[in-house]
Amino acid sequence: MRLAESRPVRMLWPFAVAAVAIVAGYALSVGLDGYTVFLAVSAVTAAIAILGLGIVTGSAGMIALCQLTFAAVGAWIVSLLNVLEAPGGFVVWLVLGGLAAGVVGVLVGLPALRLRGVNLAVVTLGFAAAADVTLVQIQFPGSKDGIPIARPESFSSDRSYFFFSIIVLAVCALIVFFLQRSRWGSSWKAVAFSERGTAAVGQSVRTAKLTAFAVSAALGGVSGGLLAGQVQLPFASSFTPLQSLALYVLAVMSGAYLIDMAVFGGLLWVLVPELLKRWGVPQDWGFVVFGVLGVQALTSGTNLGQGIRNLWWKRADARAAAARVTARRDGTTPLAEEAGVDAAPSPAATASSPGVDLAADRLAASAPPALEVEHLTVRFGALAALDGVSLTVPANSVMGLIGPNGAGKSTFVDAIGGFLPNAEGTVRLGGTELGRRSPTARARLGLRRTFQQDRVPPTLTIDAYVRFVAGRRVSAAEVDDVLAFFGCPSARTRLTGVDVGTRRLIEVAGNVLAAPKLLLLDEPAAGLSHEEHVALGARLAEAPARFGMSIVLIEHDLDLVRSVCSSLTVLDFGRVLASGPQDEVLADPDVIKAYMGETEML
Ligand SMILES: Nc1ncnc2c1ncn2[C@@H]1O[C@H](COP(=O)(O)OP(=O)(O)OP(=O)(O)O)[C@@H](O)[C@H]1O
Repeated sequence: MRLAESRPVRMLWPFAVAAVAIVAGYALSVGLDGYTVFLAVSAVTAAIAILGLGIVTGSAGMIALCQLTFAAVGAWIVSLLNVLEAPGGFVVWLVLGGLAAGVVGVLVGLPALRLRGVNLAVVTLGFAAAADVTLVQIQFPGSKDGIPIARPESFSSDRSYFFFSIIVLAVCALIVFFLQRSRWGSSWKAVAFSERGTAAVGQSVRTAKLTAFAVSAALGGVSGGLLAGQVQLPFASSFTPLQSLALYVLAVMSGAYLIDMAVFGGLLWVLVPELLKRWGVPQDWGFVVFGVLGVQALTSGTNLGQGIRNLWWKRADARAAAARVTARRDGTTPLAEEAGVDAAPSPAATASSPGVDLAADRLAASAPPALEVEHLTVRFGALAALDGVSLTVPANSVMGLIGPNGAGKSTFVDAIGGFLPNAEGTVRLGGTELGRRSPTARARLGLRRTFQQDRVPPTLTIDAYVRFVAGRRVSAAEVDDVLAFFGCPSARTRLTGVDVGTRRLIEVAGNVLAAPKLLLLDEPAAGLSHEEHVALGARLAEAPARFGMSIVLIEHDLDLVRSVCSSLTVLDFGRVLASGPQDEVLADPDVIKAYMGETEML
C-alpha cells in the first residue's frame, strides 16, 4: 500500500490543508489592503453558502433556490442574540444561527420528500420570496436602532475578522469533508441517483434528503451570521431571491460538492461584480454572467470542477497503464494486477475467511426457511401480475425464479421488497412476518435485492459504495475478500470508470457484505460476457455456504440457472406453474410447454 493511501495519512491530510489555509489566511489578513480585505470576507461568506449548496444540489441532486434565505435566518439570529447580549459571544451566536437555519432547512426540506425537479425549485424559490417580503417588514433586530453586531473580541478589526472568517471556512470545509465520506454523504449521492436503490439498501430516503437540507441550510446560516458580523448592521437587500438564484447557478457551474470549487465559486461571487465595476459596467450584469456560465454548465452536462478532475484522472490512468505495461515487459507485474482486477481466490484459499465462520454458524442452527410466501397477489388495474403465488425458499439455498417475459418475476421482487404497498398475501423472512414494512425496514431485517436497471451511483468509489450498501461496520479485509470473490475491481476504483455489467457485480458484492438472510437477484448477469456468466454462476452457487444466506435468482439464461439453483419456481401469467427440485421442475411437461414451447430446449 502506498503511503498516500494509508489510514493515518488519509485522516490527517485534510487537517494539514486546513492548517495551510489558515496560515495563508493570516498572511493575507496582514498583507492585503483594507478594501480587498472587505471583499475577501465577502468571498469567504459566499464560499460557505456555496459549500452548503454543494451538498443539497451537487451531492443530493435537489434544486434548492433559497440558500440566502437560510443565510438571512443565521444573520437574524446573530442580530437578535447581539441585541439581547446573550452569553457566549459571537462564536456561540454564529453556531446557534447555523443550527436555527438547519432547523428551518429541515422544514423547507419536508416538501422535498414528495417533490422533485422543477416543482421543488418553485417551492424553494417561493419560500425565498416570502421570506424576503417578511424580512423587509420585520427588519433585523437592532437595525432600526443602529445597534452594531459585536464581533469576537480578538477579531474585532476588519483584518482580524477576515482571519476569523478563514478559520470558520476551514472548520466548515473539514466538517463537509468528513460528512461527505460518512454514511450520510454516501446516502446523499445514492438518493440523487436512485431513491429506490437507496431504500433497498436500508437507508431511509427521508433521512438522506432531510440531512442534506439541514446541513446545507446550517452552512447557509453560518454564512449569514458571518456576513452579519462583517457588515455589523445587516439588511434584507443582502439576502434576495435573485441573489439566491445566482448563488445556485455558481454552485452548479463550479461543482460546489467539491470543496475547492466551492471556494472558487466564492471568489467568482466577488470577482465578477468587482471586475465589472472596474470596467465601468453596472454590477447587476454579474447576474447575466453567472446565468450564461450556468447555462453552459447545464448544457454540457458537467461542471468545471468535475471536468478538471476527469481530465486529471484520465491522464493518471493512462500513466498508470503505461507503467503497468512497462512493468509487465520487465516481468514484474502479475496479470490480474495489470487488469486492475483482483483475481478471485479459490474456495480453498479463502476457507478461513470471516464469511465461512458465519456460514458455519448459520448452517449449524436448524434455521427456518429464508422466505415463505403465501397467496401473494399484485394487481395493476384489471391485470393480476401476481395471482396467489405461494413458495418457500429454504435457508442457505439458491432458488431460481424463471418464466417467460411478463410472467411477474420483477413484480415478485418488488412486492417482496416492499415496493408495492398494494400487494396482498403473507410474506415471512426467516420466520418474521413482514406485514406492511417499508423497503428500508425490510432491508434492515435482512432482505436485500438488486435491480434490473443500474442503481449504482457513479459518484462513489467502489469502497464507499459497498460499505454504504453493507450498512454495517466492515473491515478492509472483508471488503477486499468479497470484491475478489465476485471478480470485481479493487475497492479504490472510482465507479465512473466501471462498465454497467461490472457495476451489477459490485451491487451483488455490496449486498452480500450486508450479510442478509435473503438476497433477491433480478437478472444479475445482464451485461456480462459468457465467461463472466459462468464465473458468476460458480460464485453464486458457493455463496449460501460461504456467506450464510439464501438467494432467489431471476435469470433468463437457463444454463446459469441450472448450474446454480438447487430448486426452481416457474411463473407464468402471474401464477406458479411448478415449484420444487430443479430436475423435477425442468422435466414438468407444463413447464416445457408454457415456458419454452419446445422439449429439446430444456
Ligand atoms: N407498474 C405497472 N403497471 C402496470 N402493469 C405493470 C406494471 N409493472 C408490471 N406490469 C405488468 O405486470 C406483468 C408482469 O411484469 P413483470 O415485469 O413482473 O414481468 P417479468 O416476468 O419480470 O418480465 P421480464 O422477464 O420481461 O422482466 C406484465 O404484464 C407487465 O406489463
